[in-house]
Amino acid sequence: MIRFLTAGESHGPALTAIVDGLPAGVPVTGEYIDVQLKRRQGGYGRGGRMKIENDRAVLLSGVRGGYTLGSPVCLRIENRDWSNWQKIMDPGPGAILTERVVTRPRPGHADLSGAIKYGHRDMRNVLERSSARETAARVAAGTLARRLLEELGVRVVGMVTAIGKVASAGIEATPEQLEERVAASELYCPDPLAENKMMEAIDSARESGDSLGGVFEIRVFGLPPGIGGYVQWDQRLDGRLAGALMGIQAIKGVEVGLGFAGAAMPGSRVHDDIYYSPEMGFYRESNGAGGIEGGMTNGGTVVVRAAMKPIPTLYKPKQSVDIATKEPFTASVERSDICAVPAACVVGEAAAAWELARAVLEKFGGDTLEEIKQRWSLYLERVGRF
Ligand SMILES: Cc1cc2nc3c(=O)[nH]c(=O)nc-3n(C[C@H](O)[C@H](O)[C@H](O)COP(=O)(O)O)c2cc1C
Ligand SMILES: C=C(O[C@@H]1CC(C(=O)O)=C[C@@H](OP(=O)(O)O)[C@H]1O)C(=O)O
Repeated sequence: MIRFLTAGESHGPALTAIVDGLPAGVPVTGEYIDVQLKRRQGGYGRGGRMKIENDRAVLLSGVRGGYTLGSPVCLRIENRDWSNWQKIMDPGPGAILTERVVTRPRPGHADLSGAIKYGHRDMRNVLERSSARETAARVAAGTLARRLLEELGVRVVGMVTAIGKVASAGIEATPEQLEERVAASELYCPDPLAENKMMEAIDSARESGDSLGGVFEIRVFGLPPGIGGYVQWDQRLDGRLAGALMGIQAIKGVEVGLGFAGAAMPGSRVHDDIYYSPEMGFYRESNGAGGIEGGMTNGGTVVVRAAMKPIPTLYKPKQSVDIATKEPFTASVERSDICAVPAACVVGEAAAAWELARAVLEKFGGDTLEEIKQRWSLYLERVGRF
C-alpha cells in the first residue's frame, strides 16, 4: 500500500512530504521531480509569488544512488518567501503575532469556515495551510508514482482545455505529440488558436481586477484492462480518480469520458462498440467511456477532466465582513494569481498518477520494481491470450 502526507505552511520554512510503501528499485532523482515542480510553477496567469520561488525537491531519505530503497521517502521543498516572513511565521515563542493579522475573509477561500472551525481570530492561521502552495509537495509525491508508472510503460499527459468561456478543440494525437504540444504552450494547451484567445481572456480579467477558472484534461496511456475494480464501491477507479482530483484546491467538478455531455445523449451514441481481431484482441473505435467501465480500466486511454473555479483572491473585491469589527468591507489585495488552471493541470497529472499507481500496486504489488514488472508482463500475456 502506498500513502503520503504533506506538511508545511505557505510562508513557513519549507514543505515536506513523506511517501511510504514505494517498492525498492524505482529510479528517482531530485532533478526528475524538479521538472514537474517547475511546470507547476509556470503557466500564463500566475502572480508575483512564483517570481520568488524556485521549487526544488531535496530527497532526505528512502533513496540511495538514484534508486528507491523500499523505505519511506522523505522530501523537502524550501519556501524562498520564508525569508520575508520569518519573524511572523516563526514556530517559536518569539514570533510576532500582532502584525499581518488577517481578519477579512475572502469569499471563495477557506478563511471564514477555517477560522470558525479552529477558533482562530487571525485567519493567517488558516490561509497558510489552505493555500495551494501545498500542491508543490503533492506534485513531488505524485511524481514518484509517475516514475513508477513510466517503468511500466504508462504515460500521464495533462492539458488545459478551457479558460473561462474559451474552450479548445478536441485533439487526437499520440502521447508524444501531445506532450510536445503541451510543452510548447504557455498555457499547457495543445491548441494554439484557442491558446491565444485564452491568454487574451486572462489579460482582460487581469485588467478588470477579476480572475478566471477553467478545465483541464488528463489522459493516461498504456493501462491494461482490469485496473481498479467493481466488487466494492471503494475500488471503483472512476470514483477514486474523481476523489484525487477533487482533493485539489479549487477543483469543483470532475468528469470521465463523455461525462456530463453523455447524460444528454442516447445510449446508442454513448457506449463504445466492441470489436475483435486476432492481431489487436478486443478493441474499440471510440472512447466515450474515457477508458473506464464498471470501475475498471477497459484498455482504452483513460480520460478525465476537472473544472477549476476562478481564483478567490480578487483585485476587484467582493463583499465580506471583518471578523474582528463585524463591519462590512471591500478588501484590497497585495498579490494573487489571476488564473492557475495550467498549474492545477500539473497537480492533476500528479494526483491521477498517484491514484493509478496505488491501484496498479494493489493488483501487481511487490517489494521490488522487478517483481512488479514480472507480474505486469504475465498479466499482459494473459490479457493477450483472452
Ligand atoms: C495551483 C493553484 C494556485 C492557486 N493560486 C491562488 C491564488 O493565488 N490566490 C487564491 O486566492 N487562490 C488560489 N488558488 C485557489 C485556492 O487555493 C482555493 O480556491 C482555496 O484553497 C479554497 O478551496 P476550494 O476552492 O477547494 O473551496 C490556487 C489553486 C491552485 C490549485
Ligand atoms: C504559492 C503558491 O500558490 C499560492 C496559492 C495561493 C492560494 O491561496 O491558494 C495564494 C498565493 O500565495 P501568496 O499569497 O503567497 O502569493 C499563491 O501564490 C504556489 O502555487 O506555490
